[in-house]
Amino acid sequence: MSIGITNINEVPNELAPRNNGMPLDIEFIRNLRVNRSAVERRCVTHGGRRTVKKTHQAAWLLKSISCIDLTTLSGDDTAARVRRLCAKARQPISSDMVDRLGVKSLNLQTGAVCVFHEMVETAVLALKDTGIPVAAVSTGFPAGLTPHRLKVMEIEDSVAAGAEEIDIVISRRHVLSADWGALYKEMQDFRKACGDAHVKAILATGELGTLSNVARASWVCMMAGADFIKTSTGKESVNATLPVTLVMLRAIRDYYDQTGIKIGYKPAGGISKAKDSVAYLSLVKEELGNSWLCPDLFRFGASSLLGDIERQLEHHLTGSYSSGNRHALA
Ligand SMILES: O=C[C@H](O)COP(=O)(O)O
Repeated sequence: MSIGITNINEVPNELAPRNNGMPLDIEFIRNLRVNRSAVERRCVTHGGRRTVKKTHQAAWLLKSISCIDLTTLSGDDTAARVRRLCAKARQPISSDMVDRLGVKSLNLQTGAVCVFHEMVETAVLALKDTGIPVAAVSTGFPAGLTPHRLKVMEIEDSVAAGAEEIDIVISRRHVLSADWGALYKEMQDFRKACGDAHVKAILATGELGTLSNVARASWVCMMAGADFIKTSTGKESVNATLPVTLVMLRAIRDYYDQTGIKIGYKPAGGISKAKDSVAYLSLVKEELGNSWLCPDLFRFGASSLLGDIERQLEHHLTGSYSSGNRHALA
């Protein structure tokens, strides 16, 4: 059976220019406002309206897999666990399932593997010759309360160890005290320390108080050169949500309208159901269009999403669900 997808690994944006940022416009940032009830109304019906079935559902789920930053960020991480995760990133679903879906030619892989600095070298070695980048969380992840000088050094160390993507956490206090200049400078320093590595700015939206602050922090980070904006560390009490996603996607859309530069988006934290991944992808499609639905511009930060996607694909093929532990990760 073929489910008729040919563009999972297509990279239409690979020649697109990188975001070099722009001068900080503090008046513009101060004047940004988000109407929370309008955002919530737009999101509340989104999942229900966008139910996809059968081969279309399988196609969206394969797209989801190709956009996962397969993540382990635990205090008890070991090299063995990271190597298992990397093996999963190289071959996210069984070869039998690949054959039955008729998608061998896609060379399905996850978007990246995301780990703490101490695990970067292990992951880089395990992913050698696959083209799968290693992302390192950095800058005192998750709270971001280590000294700035050490944050910059941490980025430089992870880049030297082979990380091609750096997921930095912003200082939430700069947002909560409306110190936009400090946030802009911090982000500029992080971007500079990354060099050629792409930088994802984690806003920790669950700690920013308001959706207006989410919009303001998104804009300041983009103005300072972020390649991606990311919702959460996965360690806040509230992580990725659809309303926060809508606000961040609209900031990305407006930044693109002003600059012609496409910023990537990464919802992260608590996304563990295949159905939820489709809701996020379809919101991106509606707000930004198909060109954003590729690993260059969209990622899920997720540690357990892949297992549920495998279960749903198995259901698609066999009509029955396997138990969750058959698709355990790490
Ligand atoms: O950036 C990725 C997140 O830490 C993953 O969160 P999760 O474990 O809730 O999927």
